[in-house]
Amino acid sequence: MTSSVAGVKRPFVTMGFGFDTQPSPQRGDDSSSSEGEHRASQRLRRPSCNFGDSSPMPGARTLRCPTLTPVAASRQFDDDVSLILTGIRGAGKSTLAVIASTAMKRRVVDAEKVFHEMTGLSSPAYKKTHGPAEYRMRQASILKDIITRHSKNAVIVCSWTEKGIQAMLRDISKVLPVICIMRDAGAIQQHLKIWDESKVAELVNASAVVFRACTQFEFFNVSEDLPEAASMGSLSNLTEDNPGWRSPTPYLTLKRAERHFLKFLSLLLPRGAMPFIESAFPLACVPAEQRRFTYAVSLPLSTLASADLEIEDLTVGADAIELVIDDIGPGSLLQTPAQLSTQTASVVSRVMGQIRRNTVIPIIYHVVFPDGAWCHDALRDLYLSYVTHGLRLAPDYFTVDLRIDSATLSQVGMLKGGSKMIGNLQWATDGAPSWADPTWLKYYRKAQETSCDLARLTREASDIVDNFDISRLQTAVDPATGPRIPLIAYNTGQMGRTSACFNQILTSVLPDGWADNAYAHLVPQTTYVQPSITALQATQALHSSFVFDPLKLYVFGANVDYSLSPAMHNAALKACGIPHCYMPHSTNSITSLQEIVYDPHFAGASVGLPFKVEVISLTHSLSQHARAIGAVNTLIPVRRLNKDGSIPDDALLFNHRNRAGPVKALYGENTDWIGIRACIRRGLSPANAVRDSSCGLVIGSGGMARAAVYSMLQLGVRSIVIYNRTVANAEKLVQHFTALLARNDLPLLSQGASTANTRFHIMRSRDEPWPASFRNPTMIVSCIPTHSIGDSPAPDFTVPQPWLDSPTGGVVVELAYKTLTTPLLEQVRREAYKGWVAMDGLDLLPEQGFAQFELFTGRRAPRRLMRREVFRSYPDEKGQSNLAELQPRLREISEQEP
Ligand SMILES: O=C1C[C@@](O)(C(=O)O)C[C@@H](O)[C@@H]1O
Repeated sequence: MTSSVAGVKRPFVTMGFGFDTQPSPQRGDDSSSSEGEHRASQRLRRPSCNFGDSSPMPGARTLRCPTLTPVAASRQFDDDVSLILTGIRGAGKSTLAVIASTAMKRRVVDAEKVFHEMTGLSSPAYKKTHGPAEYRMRQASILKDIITRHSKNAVIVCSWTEKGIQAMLRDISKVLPVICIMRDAGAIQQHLKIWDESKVAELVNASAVVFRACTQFEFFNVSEDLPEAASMGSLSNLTEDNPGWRSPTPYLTLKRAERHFLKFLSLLLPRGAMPFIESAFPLACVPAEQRRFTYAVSLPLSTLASADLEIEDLTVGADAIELVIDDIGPGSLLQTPAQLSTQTASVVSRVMGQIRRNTVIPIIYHVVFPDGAWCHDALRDLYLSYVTHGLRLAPDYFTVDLRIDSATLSQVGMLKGGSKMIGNLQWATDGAPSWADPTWLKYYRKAQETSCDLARLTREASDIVDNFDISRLQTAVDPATGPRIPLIAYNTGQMGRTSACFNQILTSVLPDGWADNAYAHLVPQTTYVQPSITALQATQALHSSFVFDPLKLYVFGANVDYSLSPAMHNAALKACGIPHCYMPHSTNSITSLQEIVYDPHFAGASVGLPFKVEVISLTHSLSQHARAIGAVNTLIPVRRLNKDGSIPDDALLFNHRNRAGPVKALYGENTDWIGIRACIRRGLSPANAVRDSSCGLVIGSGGMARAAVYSMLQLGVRSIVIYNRTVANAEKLVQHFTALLARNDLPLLSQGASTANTRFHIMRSRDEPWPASFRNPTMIVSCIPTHSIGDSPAPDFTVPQPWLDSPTGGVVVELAYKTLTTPLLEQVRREAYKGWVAMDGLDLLPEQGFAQFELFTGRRAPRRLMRREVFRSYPDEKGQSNLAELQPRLREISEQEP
């Protein structure tokens, strides 16, 4: 089978540890297993290295390799490799296939449709007519043919459950990603219209067993709980007479599923294989282990599985979420056999799906293996089955216990694919050796040698001095041989809090507030070592111990007294425990800024109108994006230059945040385009997902219009129409981008745009008919003033009605927020019933501010909190808070940029 799959390179046989349906194979009992599989299974049965034997660790008996079921499965793929989606009916395979095919520009091949085309019958009808044997043969030959012909650039959907097909999928998973799509029983029940709940649960369970046995990945398709406003606002409720204040959310309900699934796929496929999902956020581009003082908020499975928690609110100040699988304990031995049950595996998959759907920060999958449990082979095997189940879910990071023998660790390492492996040793019992003891260095080396990407060593502090001893391990690790992997090391427990605060990489922290007793009921009393600090406390500790300094931030502009940026950024700073202060600074000339930007306490500034282009003269270096756009809205002080005098790259820039000192240079960035792109994406329904034929309209030709054109190019839009009252300025804007495209000089996050495939058109007047060779626009960004400036009155701008003729509607973004009732926004709201979505300056301000916050502080922006603050501080005409009216909007924002 494998060899019949054309054109797929780099097949590599790795090991999987079956836990579900497959009995442990005896040698030679599977006639179909390949030579590679056989050798691999032999390797797994070899006695382990005896590292554990000599170690004084708890449970230090030889942790020999368990009896593992080898399933050959590839985890390294080419960019264009086809995906196979399988799973029970109603799980959402077809919808997800369309989402993936649109985003990746691939074809969807539905096996059942092909069957129908080739035989003239549906598969059940064929079975009835020709009998089961003939039916099975036909299915198998059709699937084989599909895989042979579509091994590249396709999304293949196959729901067939015949044994032969399952065996075939298992084989195919050696070279192609085969993904099992799971869903909650309620959604399946609705789809299949079976009213007996226990029957559905049984069916879901049984199908999980079957599909897990033949796939190497698993995606839990979380059902959406629409907010009240959205669920009530069905499309039929929205009419011309009743357009609603906001646009119809039902158009957008698939948005989160879209981001969730594309994010999942991006973790399976090589970097860059998923066009337009690449993050533009500065911190997302630098892994947490390369930054200083990063935190992983620790959330136990037992809590998440039972409580309905707002994930986004729990992660304020965190760089990652650590899903702690706290299931294994002495009670696990009561189950016979001690193995991960299908139901528990499904709970893990569901919780992982819910986390990923609600956050964009990386996920660490951590299975706790309690110390005492090492005495039991069955529990150790259970531990491994939890780990390998986690790998099916493609976590960003996962931990493996370093007490496992090296051979098994290396085997797990072969399964890791794109997930980063953290070699973990948590010494939770009394009598842990001191940090100076060579044991720790040995375990660090073991992590290095077994292809771990990081090592995490923690021990319970028994004395306050333990906190200071860690430097000994750090010093010992530095000259260690082999590739230097990042080391996470600190003491746990109340007495270890100092070292937890000063650990630099991915310290496990409690969610904010959970350190108080009021939340004790949410924290399980299990064997898992609960973190003893929150991210807020850790950041405050860094400031109160003078590692960091309180600094000053600004928004500069001609008149920024009304700006909501100070309220938004100050709220975020406070929530993260950063004592900086963000202030408005209105001025008529940028020369007056010199003194401020060279103040040793300057931490950065947002730049408003009219200085976005002029301010470039103050900078020494620009980001690629700011250079391409030719405008800057963010200034960052640089305090340390490279030896050659150049500006350090992003990772180093972040590591030098939050400290006062002489400013040596200024770096300019543009985050307006990130905000505009986010608003377009948030408002664009999957029906309007960007295709080669999609068209965007930009109104205006200034710095913001350039950012708008740039964000459209980053989204893959190939046809862009410009409308500006002064045609000569529109021409200049088009010349600017045409020249960049010709020089191949656009820092596009995804490949593709060129002069050959990108077209611009300038509308010379509103009366001009829409150009015949351009589709009607589905995204419109208006970058002209909405209020009077000096003596010029606000242009009462609306678009000619035919420009809104797109049959699937679209999104209109208006950049300003001084008033939210502009003629254009009102016009678009009246068109809501046709699928038009209006985004205003209150949507844009936080979206461009998130990236700024990251640049200013080196910390992830608390996004929901910043959005809430913008709505909270927006005054209505009488200067009063408008929160009550704006609150529903906040609830509806569930989509986040990657
Ligand atoms: O254009 C704007 C608005 C802004 O200047 C403000 O007034 O808050 C802040 C800037 O970052 C942004 O680019």
